[in-house]
Amino acid sequence: MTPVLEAAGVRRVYRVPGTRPWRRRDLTALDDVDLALQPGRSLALVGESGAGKSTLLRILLALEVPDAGSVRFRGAPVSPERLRREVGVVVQDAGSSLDPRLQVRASLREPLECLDVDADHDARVLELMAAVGLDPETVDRRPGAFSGGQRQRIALARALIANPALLVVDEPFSAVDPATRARLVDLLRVLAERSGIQLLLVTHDLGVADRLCDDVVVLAHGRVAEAGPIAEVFARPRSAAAQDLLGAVGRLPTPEATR
Ligand SMILES: Nc1ncnc2c1ncn2[C@@H]1O[C@H](COP(=O)(O)OP(=O)(O)OP(=O)(O)O)[C@@H](O)[C@H]1O
Repeated sequence: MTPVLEAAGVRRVYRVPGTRPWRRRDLTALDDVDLALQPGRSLALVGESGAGKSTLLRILLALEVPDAGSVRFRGAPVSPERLRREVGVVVQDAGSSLDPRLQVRASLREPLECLDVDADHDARVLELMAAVGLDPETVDRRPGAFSGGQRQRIALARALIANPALLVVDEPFSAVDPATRARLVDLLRVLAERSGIQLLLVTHDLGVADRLCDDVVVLAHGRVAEAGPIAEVFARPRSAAAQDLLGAVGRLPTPEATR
């Protein structure tokens, strides 16, 4: 089966300042990275800070061009235009990046208008407010009138509103407290299951990855250290990188522990 999203041999090198301004050096952020998001499966991209997760994500989303290798979406070269309709994105701390001047209704309508989605836009906005557990009566408030967790819900609703096939979530909910995070993770899982949407999740949080994804790619120093079904990798990590990550969290939090 053709993967939904596939990276092959991706390499990215940045030119960075050295110890002296004139001593610039090359920093290999990604080297020969392969990744495949298979149809019907959700994928977590994990790795310690600096492993290359955000760089890979930017390349997967066609926001940055690799120095070598390729990215394909449903078998064809990736481009922002191709992704716009089919991919929803929740960036890190998305709740804070909502336009503070826009009422939630306008914020949620925006993707529908930009993509010219053929639907009753106001009805869809209210449907998504309810789906993410927000009171539809609050739709004419501005982001400042919501809590951090509620703003994350608005950001999630915005990413889902045009009914994407794939939801890309970068460090979701890192800015909210553990109890709110656990509720948002549950919400994301329910929404993904209900709508059949696939997730590509970038996270440090292995507990979140474990609860939301089927497969995992462990990045370390810009390379794939290990990849496979998440249950297998977490039960029997073969690479030092996966062992270190799992060791760092001790044991994965159980759903009860995070509630
Ligand atoms: N625009 C850039 N210019 C120079 N170096 C960069 C740039 N973007 C990333 N890097 C470097 O590439 C490496 C990988 O960074 P990246 O942000 O992809 O890691 P990450 O796994 O997402 O880390 P984190 O979890 O802390 O966000 C790091 O060494 C980083 O300093």
